[in-house]
Amino acid sequence: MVHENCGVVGIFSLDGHNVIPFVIDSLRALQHRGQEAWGIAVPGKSPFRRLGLISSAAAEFPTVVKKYKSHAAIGHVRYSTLGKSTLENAQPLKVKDLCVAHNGTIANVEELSGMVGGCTFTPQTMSDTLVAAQRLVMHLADKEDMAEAMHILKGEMVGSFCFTFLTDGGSVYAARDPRGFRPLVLGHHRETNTYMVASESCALAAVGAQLVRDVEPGELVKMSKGGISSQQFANEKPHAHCAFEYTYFAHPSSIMEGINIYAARKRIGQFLARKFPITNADVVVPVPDSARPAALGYAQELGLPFEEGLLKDRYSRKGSMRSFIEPYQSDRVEINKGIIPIQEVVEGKHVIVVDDSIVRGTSSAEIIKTLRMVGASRVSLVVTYPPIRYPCYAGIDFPSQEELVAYQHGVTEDSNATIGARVSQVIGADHIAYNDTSNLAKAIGMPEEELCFTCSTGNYAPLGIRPVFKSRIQMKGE
Ligand SMILES: O=P(O)(O)OC[C@H]1O[C@H](OP(=O)(O)OP(=O)(O)O)[C@H](O)[C@@H]1O
Ligand SMILES: NC(=O)CC[C@H](N)C(=O)O
Ligand code: SF4
Ligand SMILES: [Mg+2]
Repeated sequence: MVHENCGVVGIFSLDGHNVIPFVIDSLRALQHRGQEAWGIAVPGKSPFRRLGLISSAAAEFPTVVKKYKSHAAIGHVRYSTLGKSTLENAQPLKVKDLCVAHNGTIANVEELSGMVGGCTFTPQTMSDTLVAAQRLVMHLADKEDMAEAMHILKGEMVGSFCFTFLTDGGSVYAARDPRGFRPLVLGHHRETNTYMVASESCALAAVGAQLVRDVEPGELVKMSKGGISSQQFANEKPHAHCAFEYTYFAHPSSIMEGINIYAARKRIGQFLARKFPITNADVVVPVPDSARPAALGYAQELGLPFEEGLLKDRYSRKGSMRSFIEPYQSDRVEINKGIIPIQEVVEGKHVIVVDDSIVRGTSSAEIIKTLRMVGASRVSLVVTYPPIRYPCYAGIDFPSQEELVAYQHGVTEDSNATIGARVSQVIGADHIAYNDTSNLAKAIGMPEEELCFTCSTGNYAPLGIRPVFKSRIQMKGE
């Protein structure tokens, strides 16, 4: 499906402990945010970077822990949005004496590259992160102050960012964009007096650190020998927290803006059951894995049986991975083909399938085919995210309209019911019930105006642009 979000961490131990084991464990806890590449940076060295899952490099961990021993480090798991999925584009990147890890997308990267002497961005040769890092280093050479440099840089960029930075001098910084599109939290590990920032609180929990708070939109946090300090480099309202994090991207155990993701997803299912009560069905089945809490909430609210009628194939090469964040369609299809139905649960039944999103439609088309093959008599699809009809330029990898199934079959219609009827023909469902933005915001527990819903509404005000949409090949070079 669409690719989205990387994961970042930044760690500093005030008591001088080697933080590399923490970096590895926290990145593993963020693996759901990026499966393509990962890396670690410590002061004074070239970053360590590898392609693939962190677990694939387990044999190297003991050497990495010794060789990169440091009380200050940053780390990254990558889900590519701009720039090919190559080792060269893996992060952290190093420009002069600054290492950078980035979650987000700099949508005006071509324009920004024009401000960096001798740099012409093409998705084949570099990532948006590299261009932003080069521009930041230019501002730092001029201003010598990170908050001032970030203030100028954010004014030049369109898009989203949660950055972690590491200087060769040994300071760790974290910066979150002023709208707060992507998540970022601050934590503390008492026993080792270690501060850390991470994309999600599940990364803190993985190393036994406590969640202190969210990093504020527009905030710059500095961790160094002198302790921890914070400055606002920008203030913008309203915030635009990505609603897609709450339905799909984030880990269920994480807490974002004070909201636990599992509880939010269950509530989303309950609210959907009140909006679309399909009471004549026999069973509610989640699309594994991210829709499971929502399906449970839906079933409980209506008193319908909840069953695991579809299982991800944990034992095949790619079976347990996320399909949407894979960079290539063939891998997305392979992962979804690996979803195994339990015939006894669905045969001869009217099945309500709950999923969190239909983006390209890869997943739902495969799953409905599978359910029909094992004898489901009727398939109603309940979707926790509203129809996605507009490209995301803020960190999720659907940069063109052409790849969005709801655009291809309904962009001129403004009613979710009409789009549902059209998309159900394409993916082979008997019925699709799509959520709407207001119901979703209420279930998440946040004011609608504080959430980003651009990919559903086409309102690009949070990014301050009126884009002219381009094709995927123009955007990504692929
Ligand atoms: O319409 P599509 O383009 O197929 O994208 C949407 C699907 O992809 C995601 O699942 P994914 O396989 O990434 O993993 P998960 O649910 O196991 O986290 C999401 O939960 C939907 O099922
Ligand atoms: N998903 C992300 O946040 C990606 C970060 C950056 N845009 C890259 O492609 O490497
Ligand atoms: S456009 Fe959609 S996917 Fe992108 S940040 Fe906004 S809500 Fe998230
Ligand atoms: Mg899924």
